[in-house]
Amino acid sequence: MPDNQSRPVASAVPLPPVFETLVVVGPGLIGSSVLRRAREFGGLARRVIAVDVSPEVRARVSELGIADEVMADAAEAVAQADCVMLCVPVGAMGPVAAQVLPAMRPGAILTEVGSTKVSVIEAITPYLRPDVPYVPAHPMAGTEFSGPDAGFATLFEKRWCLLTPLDNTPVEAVDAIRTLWERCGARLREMTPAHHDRVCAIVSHLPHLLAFTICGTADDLADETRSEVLDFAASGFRDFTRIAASDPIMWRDIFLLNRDALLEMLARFMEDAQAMARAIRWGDEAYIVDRIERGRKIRKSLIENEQA
Ligand SMILES: NC(=O)c1ccc[n+]([C@@H]2O[C@H](COP(=O)([O-])OP(=O)(O)OC[C@H]3O[C@@H](n4cnc5c(N)ncnc54)[C@H](O)[C@@H]3O)[C@@H](O)[C@H]2O)c1
Ligand SMILES: O=C(O)C(=O)C[C@]1(C(=O)O)C=C[C@@H](O)C=C1
Repeated sequence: MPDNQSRPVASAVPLPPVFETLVVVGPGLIGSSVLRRAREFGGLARRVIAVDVSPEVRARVSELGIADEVMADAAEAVAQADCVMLCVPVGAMGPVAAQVLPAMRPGAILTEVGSTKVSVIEAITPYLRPDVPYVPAHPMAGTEFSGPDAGFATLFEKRWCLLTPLDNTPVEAVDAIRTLWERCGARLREMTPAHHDRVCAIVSHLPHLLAFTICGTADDLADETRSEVLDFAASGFRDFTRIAASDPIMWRDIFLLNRDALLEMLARFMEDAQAMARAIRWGDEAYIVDRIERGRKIRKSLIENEQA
């Protein structure tokens, strides 16, 4: 169980909700966590509607009782909303925006939680309307699990949520989305979409790439060694396997849609890995110790910032 998956404590004084009706399109890990937060803590929206293409997901969300209404037709649902949050895989953001934007009320806010920003903004932009403010956001919180059962109301507590508003995004719309995430317990930071993509390439996308790759390398080993990997993996390898268990569609989309930043960080990483290989080959103790100490320092800072 993640550290921040504790029993929720509802706020003592009920806050007036930020929105009247919030529609969450894609109530998986992230979307269902927002719905649960709205239900268990209040202050987000008076009414929450979940929309999903999958009949199984819709049935499960209904069983869980985390939305006031569960619908299949996104256009019908969003016509009732003053905020629509897209929580679908990044590759689906453009097609879903094309479906929902024409049906949205004038003045309602469109937001999304995609893990990449430049490509998602590019995919949504052709469908934008001048009377519907769009606030791109990215909660830097998650787990290796997906689907509506994986969500929990405290997922975003003390985690960063990055906002990447466009030059013409009205400040009131940014403030409303900021308040929504603050009420989910998140810390907020604004940055440009391109900066976001470079930061996330190094802190999130490259680590996943390395985890998938190391598991693949272990799996390619001779049968005998592979079984030993499974037997003795209660070691450094185990920590890679957690994130390597993440959803293939989500990560395929992220890798392809943050291609440039990810390839840049991977090239830098490979240079640094080569330098480490060289230091090991030539017995350069100082280099090896310096690199390990830098790793320890980063871990210590994460613990101090309550992000470990
Ligand atoms: N998982 C994480 O750690 C994490 C963290 C931050 C942001 N994100 C981003 O949040 C988004 C959702 O990720 P998740 O982990 O919650 O995924 P998830 O797989 O748990 O949920 C996605 C949901 O979207 C639905 N869906 C897919 N296409 C759809 C469509 N066209 N119309 C309606 N519903 C559709 C799926 O049926 C599923 O229920 C992604 O963009 C991801 O990059 C994920
Ligand atoms: O903690 C995890 O398992 C995650 O994969 C969460 C994580 C991350 O890499 O930190 C994954 C993707 C997101 O866009 C944000 C958060």
